[in-house]
Amino acid sequence: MVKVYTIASGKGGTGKTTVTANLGSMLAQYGKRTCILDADVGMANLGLILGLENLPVTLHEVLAGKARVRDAIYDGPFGVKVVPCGLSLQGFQQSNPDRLKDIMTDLVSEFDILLLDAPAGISRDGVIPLTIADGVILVVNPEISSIVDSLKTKILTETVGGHVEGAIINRVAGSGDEFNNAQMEKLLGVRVIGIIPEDPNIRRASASRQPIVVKYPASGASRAFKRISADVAGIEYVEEELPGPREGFIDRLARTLFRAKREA
Ligand SMILES: Nc1ncnc2c1ncn2[C@@H]1O[C@H](COP(=O)(O)OP(=O)(O)OP(=O)(O)O)[C@@H](O)[C@H]1O
Repeated sequence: MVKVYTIASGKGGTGKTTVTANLGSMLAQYGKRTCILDADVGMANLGLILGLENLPVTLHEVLAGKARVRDAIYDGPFGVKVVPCGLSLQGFQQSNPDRLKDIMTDLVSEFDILLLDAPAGISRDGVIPLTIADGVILVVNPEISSIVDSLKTKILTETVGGHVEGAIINRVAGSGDEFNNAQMEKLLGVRVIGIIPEDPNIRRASASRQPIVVKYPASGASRAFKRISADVAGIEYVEEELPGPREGFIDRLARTLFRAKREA
């Protein structure tokens, strides 16, 4: 049975696109037939961070009724399928967000999991993705304005008949180990699915048009994404052994000198 998740937030820039790209890639890596769709039709950038640009057919054409969704599906990392959105203002103006539900119906037989990257805010194109998902996943930053906006999005989701599955807390300072999950769950009134640390490798990976889980798999945020993806996929997560620090020139020289002294 397919599961449709909408990745949402109250205010913009909390990390929805980053979460969609990385969670989608890891779910595919864990063997789930996964498709990620850029439902942020006005400010699309899922395609941008995955190196999928200048495409002949995107969600814009599909929402305008000019193409079928099958023709807008492209290959992403680890076998995840991607339906990106175009960048033009004209494409946005011609899009009809009401068609999104029919598009999802066309995809349900082919996938185990569909992830929708929702726009920020409560405009019409923002509300539809909240209503058509089995579960909304809120991406929240650990700061008061983001928490308050997420609460508003939770209330809005429930008001329009949707269901909030849980929250991912993104951009937590340090390793995230010190973070108080229970307190955040109390504030938001939903389960905290996972915590992603602030990680400069996320920007570096985006600049090279790859998700961090592909470009820097041992980085702190990648390990968090793997844990969260296993949770969403319903499989047990086993922490991988990290390679030790590489031996530097000084270490090698010291070892050679000690050996030479011992043998002398
Ligand atoms: N854990 C993190 N550590 C460091 N930088 C991050 C992290 N998560 C996201 N970012 C950076 O924050 C910026 C916003 O992220 P992203 O585009 O995923 O947010 P968004 O919620 O999709 O934004 P919008 O609402 O504008 O669509 C990007 O530059 C991204 O690289």
